[in-house]
Amino acid sequence: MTPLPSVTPCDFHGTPALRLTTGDGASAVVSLLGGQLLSWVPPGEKEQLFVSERAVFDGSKPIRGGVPVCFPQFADLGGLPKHGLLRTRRWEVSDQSQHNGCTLVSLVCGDDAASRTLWPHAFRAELTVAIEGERLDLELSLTNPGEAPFAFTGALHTYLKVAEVEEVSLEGLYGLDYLDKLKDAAPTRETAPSLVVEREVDRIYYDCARPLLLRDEQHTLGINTEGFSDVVVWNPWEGAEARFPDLAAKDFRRFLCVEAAVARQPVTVAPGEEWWGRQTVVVLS
Ligand SMILES: O=P(O)(O)OC[C@H]1O[C@@H](O)[C@H](O)[C@@H](O)[C@@H]1O
Repeated sequence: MTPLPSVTPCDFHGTPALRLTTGDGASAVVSLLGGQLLSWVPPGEKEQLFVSERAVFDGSKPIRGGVPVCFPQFADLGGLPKHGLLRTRRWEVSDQSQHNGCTLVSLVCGDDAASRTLWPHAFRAELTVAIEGERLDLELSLTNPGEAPFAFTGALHTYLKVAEVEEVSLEGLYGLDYLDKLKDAAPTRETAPSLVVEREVDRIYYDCARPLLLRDEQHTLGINTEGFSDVVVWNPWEGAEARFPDLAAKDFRRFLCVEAAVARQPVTVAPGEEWWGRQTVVVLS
């Protein structure tokens, strides 16, 4: 029987979430905690997102996996908590619809007294998750309803699930300048035709305007971004469980983070203005 497209409330490891389905059998789950996509299964495919079995879902720390939304600070590029303020915040549903084979839901999160004590700005963050056939779109809009400009860095911190991280390759980064966060050094140029993960990787690739291809033995994903200037590639490698207690020992093998990011150059949003960015992931084969 053909499933009906829908957006329905559900419970994901005890956290309130929404389950999206399309008529052709795609599904996704997005958590209200963090506005975080936690599952994406295209029609006839396996789960595409990694979520750690040790992930914590009670809001005491960010959920390890899926697509955390990092704003207004990427990683430790400033004095705010790592990756900003939104990962443990409760988001609200602002829109949902199903039409022409696409199911989407939008979630919003704004400033409050707690956020303003850390970061004295009014903001409205809206994440739209849309699934259609083999395609996932994540759109992030950041509006400044306040009276002073704000500057931000951030990311859609996408944990792509892989069968074995050492056997995947990421193509499309050749020739780009990148900052290797593991070295105290100036940016360098990528000279490898594809990135293969054989050790810890934590890199910010600058000005990445082209599609990337993530290939493993079973399938190929196309990854495209708009609005986000940079791409971050992260895998914590062996021993990660000592630094990240919400990862199990072998989990580093099961994911590669390919993040749509604003990291090199903060973006300024003037009062009344909006910034917008998108990450699209498509199963190509
Ligand atoms: O443990 P967190 O806060 O989710 O961050 C995970 C990683 O996120 C990546 O985006 C950063 O480049 C890494 O430096 C960081 O360690």
